[in-house]
Amino acid sequence: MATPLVVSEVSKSFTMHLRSGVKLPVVDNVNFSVAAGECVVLGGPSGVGKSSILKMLYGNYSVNEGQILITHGDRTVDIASADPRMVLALRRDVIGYVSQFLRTVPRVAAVDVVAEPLIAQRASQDAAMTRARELLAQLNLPERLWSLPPATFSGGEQQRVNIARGFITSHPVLLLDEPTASLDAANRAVVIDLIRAKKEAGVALLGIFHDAEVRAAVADRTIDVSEFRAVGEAA
Ligand SMILES: Nc1ncnc2c1ncn2[C@@H]1O[C@H](COP(=O)(O)OP(=O)(O)OP(=O)(O)O)[C@@H](O)[C@H]1O
Repeated sequence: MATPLVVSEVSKSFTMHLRSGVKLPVVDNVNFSVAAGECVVLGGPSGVGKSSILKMLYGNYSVNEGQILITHGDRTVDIASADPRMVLALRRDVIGYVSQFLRTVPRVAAVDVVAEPLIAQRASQDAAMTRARELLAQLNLPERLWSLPPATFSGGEQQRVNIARGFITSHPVLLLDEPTASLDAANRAVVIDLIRAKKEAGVALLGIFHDAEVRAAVADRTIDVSEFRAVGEAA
């Protein structure tokens, strides 16, 4: 079976266009891969580039050099050079992402926010809604909130909607950017169970977890992103 995610010789710097084009090098020569059923954690000090790596992998940030190879059915696609339509197809079918904060859409009920990625994969409305309710119940979101838009929910409630939305599909690659940051101990334990179930299902997981307990419970391996620290002068 092909490795679901291979990152090869990736470099990234930000160009500050409003600061006379000053370049801020972030990471250089990033190399790693994530196997099916493995949970790899990105570690290292604040500002070293952990979130930037996840954002490049999801196609949110451009890549200056290198390749990010994703297995898509019987093909391998380089998301670093893929066109926007391919990036959207990869997000629908292959690569999921739980961001730190939920991006709320006005007037859309929490249960619909959660069901949406499954419906985008052409699951039936009924099956998607049933699975969305199961996940919201597992994550202890009070049932009275399910039909309300999450914009006014607490930070932890919004994050649980976000997690349910990220975990509802069977994406072969799942990126997690501090999914437990706003959760209490009981809900952190639920997320650990959800991550373990994904590993058993053969999903390749890559995450950032500041909570040492969660990290210890799910990580097969930690990559210290300081290894890829870019050295360079601001130009
Ligand atoms: N969109 C952006 N434009 C300019 N600089 C950015 C941008 N995103 C990130 N950076 C810079 O890149 C560096 C790495 O940031 P990043 O958020 O990837 O670090 P991190 O390791 O995830 O940090 P933390 O653990 O604090 O979340 C930082 O110096 C940050 O200021």
